[in-house]
Amino acid sequence: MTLHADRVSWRRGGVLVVDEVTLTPRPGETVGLLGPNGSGKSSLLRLLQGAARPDSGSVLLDGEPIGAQGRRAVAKKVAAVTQHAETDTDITVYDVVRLGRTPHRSAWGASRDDDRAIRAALERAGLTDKADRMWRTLSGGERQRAHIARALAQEPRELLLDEPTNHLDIRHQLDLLHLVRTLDVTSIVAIHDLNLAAMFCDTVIVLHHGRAAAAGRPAEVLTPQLIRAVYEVEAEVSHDDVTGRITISFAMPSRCEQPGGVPMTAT
Ligand SMILES: Nc1ncnc2c1ncn2[C@@H]1O[C@H](COP(=O)(O)OP(=O)(O)OP(=O)(O)O)[C@@H](O)[C@H]1O
Repeated sequence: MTLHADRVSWRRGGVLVVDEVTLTPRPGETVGLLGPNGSGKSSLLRLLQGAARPDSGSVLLDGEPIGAQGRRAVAKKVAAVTQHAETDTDITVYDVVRLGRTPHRSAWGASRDDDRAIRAALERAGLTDKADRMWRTLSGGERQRAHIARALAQEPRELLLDEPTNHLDIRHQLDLLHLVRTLDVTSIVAIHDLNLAAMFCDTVIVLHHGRAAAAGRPAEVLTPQLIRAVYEVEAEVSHDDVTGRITISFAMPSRCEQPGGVPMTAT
């Protein structure tokens, strides 16, 4: 049994932003949550982590509505890395990652297990050498990795990530998604890069105006027709028969082309 959304809908500011979405990840799989800006990805992740309640439908964790379970009980199983998770306080990277241990803390405070989990999480996120650095001195990408480390220190069974690669250079994007894919957890990852989604996700679900426009294996879902319908972009999709993977290349939008091929210059 895993985290499961059953026909969830949610209105925000009077607008239906998640519309009857069902999501049933298989345990251990990496699910890519795709869709244009404003299509409802972050909203769906909020529902899945129990941070908001759907107006209709249900989010179930181990068969029970997530909203009926205590925050601590949920946090032992589900870790989330949301966008714009910032802190201004003067704490070290180690202490940021240690926050992930909060749901596991007993009344007697920190245990040896906590230190082991924190060190392991720092190692997996490539931040061991920065454990004693002040959080505020980290670069944007390093902060993002520290948030991932915090989520890993939580030792969750389900991992929800909202655009985890958006500040990372290409090597760290590849490393992070490889790490997520190889973890023994069920991951739901909101991501904009369709090629990275195709490389690392077992399945994808594409949201469009809050509705699930398509779901399934990347090679089945990410067709030129779907990309045109959802993103309004022309794309070519090539299939590698050996790896079974797809690569998507995008056409230059006609609005960016100048007659005679003269490049546009800023004025
Ligand atoms: N607090 C809010 N009140 C009202 N509407 C909101 C609120 N937060 C988000 N929305 C709206 O909900 C819709 C879905 O937003 P959401 O952030 O879930 O999209 P998204 O797919 O994650 O977008 P992006 O790719 O730009 O991060 C958008 O139209 C957004 O303007």
